[in-house]
Amino acid sequence: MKPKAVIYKKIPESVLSVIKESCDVSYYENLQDYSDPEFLEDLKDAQGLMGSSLPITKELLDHAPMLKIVCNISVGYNNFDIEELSKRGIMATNTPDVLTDTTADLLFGLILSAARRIAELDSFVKEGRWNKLIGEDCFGVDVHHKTLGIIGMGRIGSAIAKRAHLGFDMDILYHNRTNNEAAETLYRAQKCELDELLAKSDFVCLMTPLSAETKHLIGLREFKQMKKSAVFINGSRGETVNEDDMIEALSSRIIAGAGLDVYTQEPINPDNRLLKLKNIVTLPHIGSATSETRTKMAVLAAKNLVNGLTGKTPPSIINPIILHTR
Ligand SMILES: NC(=O)C1=CN([C@@H]2O[C@H](COP(=O)(O)OP(=O)(O)OC[C@H]3O[C@@H](n4cnc5c(N)ncnc54)[C@H](OP(=O)(O)O)[C@@H]3O)[C@@H](O)[C@H]2O)C=CC1
Ligand SMILES: O=CC(=O)O
Repeated sequence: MKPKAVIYKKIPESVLSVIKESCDVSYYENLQDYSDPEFLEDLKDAQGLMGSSLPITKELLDHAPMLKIVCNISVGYNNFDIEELSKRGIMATNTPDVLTDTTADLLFGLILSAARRIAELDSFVKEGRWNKLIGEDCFGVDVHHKTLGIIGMGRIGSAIAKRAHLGFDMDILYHNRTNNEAAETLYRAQKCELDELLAKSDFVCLMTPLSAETKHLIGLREFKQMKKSAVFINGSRGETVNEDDMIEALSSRIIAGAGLDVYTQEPINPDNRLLKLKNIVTLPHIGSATSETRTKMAVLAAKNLVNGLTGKTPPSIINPIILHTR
């Protein structure tokens, strides 16, 4: 008998077919309500679970006593209770690397858009407000030859540094807990304490995972340390920033602007005060959202799932200790 897998996110047909060769699949293309009784019933004999965003909590795991593996179709896995998964001997996997360049492209797009006011001035033209030669009211600030501070110089942070150094002649500062020697050699990135990075950077880009340590890493104290002209970019998770403090920093011009792909609540409430601010560029969490990359992520997640359910090692396991204890 094939193992049963529950998939709760839309994936390409071709990837679904590959999974079906090894597993019996219950497929929810667009699961909105995780307390859906049919979904919870399905979990009872599921051995594999694959999708994204769903908080994998102790309560959810109690509905899935047969589970062997949970596969996130994303690199960030702050939605997983890893300790609980490991305690129960359940493998957890994510999708690193395949989305790195795509996400870095988007983050660089946010930097450019915030600095050169691309989104705002697109509306200016489309709304018929361009009725004389442009003046200072349409000026932005340069990106090239400025200083970019990257908090979280990992895979994506390094790919942003590559674009900044090779394409835009920027100076790179970074803050990590450990050294990133490759970034230091390849992009002349200099490691520094968070306070120094904040004080010296023209653009501050946050790219750490969300963890107990990084929750509200950036708040009013940190915004006050940034230059008045600084542009803050968040591509990590909304909760790495204190959103109320960010609204205050932007509305009282403690910093000049921001480019955001992630928010404390997603989708963001349309009444959120952030959306009333003129000096921000907002995107709906689309870092990895290209057809090519989303397909690669689904392929990798499927490989994790099938390997995990057929006794092979999943290529991107987060809690490898499980492999030795099962
Ligand atoms: N907006 C979007 O659509 C996307 C968002 N993401 C987000 O980006 C995150 C990063 O992805 P990726 O680059 O692949 O991950 P990596 O693990 O490669 O990089 C994370 C970096 O953060 C650093 N870091 C971790 N904790 C801290 C801390 N407490 N203080 C300072 N630095 C820290 C790590 O270095 P060290 O361990 O030395 O501290 C590491 O360099 C994901 O977890 C996800 O949340 C990812 C993809 C798309
Ligand atoms: O936010 C996306 C991810 O892959 O993590």
